[in-house]
Amino acid sequence: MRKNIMQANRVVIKIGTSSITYVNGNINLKKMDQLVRVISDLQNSGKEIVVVSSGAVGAGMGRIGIIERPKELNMKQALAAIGQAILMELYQKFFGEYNRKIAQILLTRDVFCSKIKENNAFNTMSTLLSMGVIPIVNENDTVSTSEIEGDRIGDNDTLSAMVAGLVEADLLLILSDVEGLCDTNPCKNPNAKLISHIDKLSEEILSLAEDSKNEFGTGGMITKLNAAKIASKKNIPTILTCSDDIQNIYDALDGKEIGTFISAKANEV
Ligand SMILES: Nc1ncnc2c1ncn2[C@@H]1O[C@H](COP(=O)(O)OP(=O)(O)O)[C@@H](O)[C@H]1O
Ligand SMILES: N[C@@H](CCC(=O)OP(=O)(O)O)C(=O)O
Repeated sequence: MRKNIMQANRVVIKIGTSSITYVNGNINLKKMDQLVRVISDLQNSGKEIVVVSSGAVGAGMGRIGIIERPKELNMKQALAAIGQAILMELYQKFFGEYNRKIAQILLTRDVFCSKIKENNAFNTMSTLLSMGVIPIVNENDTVSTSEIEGDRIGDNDTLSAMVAGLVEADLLLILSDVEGLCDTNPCKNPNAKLISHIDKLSEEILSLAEDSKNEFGTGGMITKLNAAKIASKKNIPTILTCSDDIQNIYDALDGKEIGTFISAKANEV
């Protein structure tokens, strides 16, 4: 199953808040630098990469010196506006070291409900990719409405799956702070076992994921499985893996048994 992964040419890589910020909200520069180096190297190898990066709220918190994630929506939106500029500044700097060109794309869910907007987004992304530019996508948190429910800004897992569908990606790679889907939350249970392969996103599998959020990320594991479901509807496989060891990204793209592989048919069987 995984051997086809080596042929994946267009890859959407989603980077969660937990991957690029420390628990105090400050940007993890070492991690970001490593990720950018790997992405630049993958581009050198001929792959087309689209990055979906979270971290705007976390970076905004770090800049303002707020330790606890605020509950108020307007505050989170304001922090995202502050943090998004910081994220892009850092991506420019790190990608610039490898002579890469990047672009910022901010999307909302309604883009995917309008043929005209979707077409515009597709044309922009396609043109950027054809010019060798790496699009860096985040949600436009300032104007997001549909995915803002209760006190939370929408999750980028879902957005990354929609982007994968939009750009007709061959693979969705979701990086997080855990190895992949485990039989129980590994952050709470040290004996949790990794599930390395999912053929079907059954109720049983979905029930393993907790939707609890940590201080900076949102959504938890359930939104990653839902993202895989959306991707599989477009015939795109998903791999969940941990960003702590940067080698995981190479291994995942080499079709090695790393993380959780979710088949492109996981929604059908
Ligand atoms: N069954 C499970 N297997 C793995 N992780 C799980 C599971 N259930 C819940 N989680 C949680 O999902 C979290 C990852 O989601 P999240 O915090 O949103 O990450 P990110 O910021 O990378 O998107 C893990 O830190 C873990 O606490
Ligand atoms: N747009 C928000 C995304 C929040 C989000 O989805 O975070 P995560 O669960 O870490 O991917 C931000 O950049 O902070």
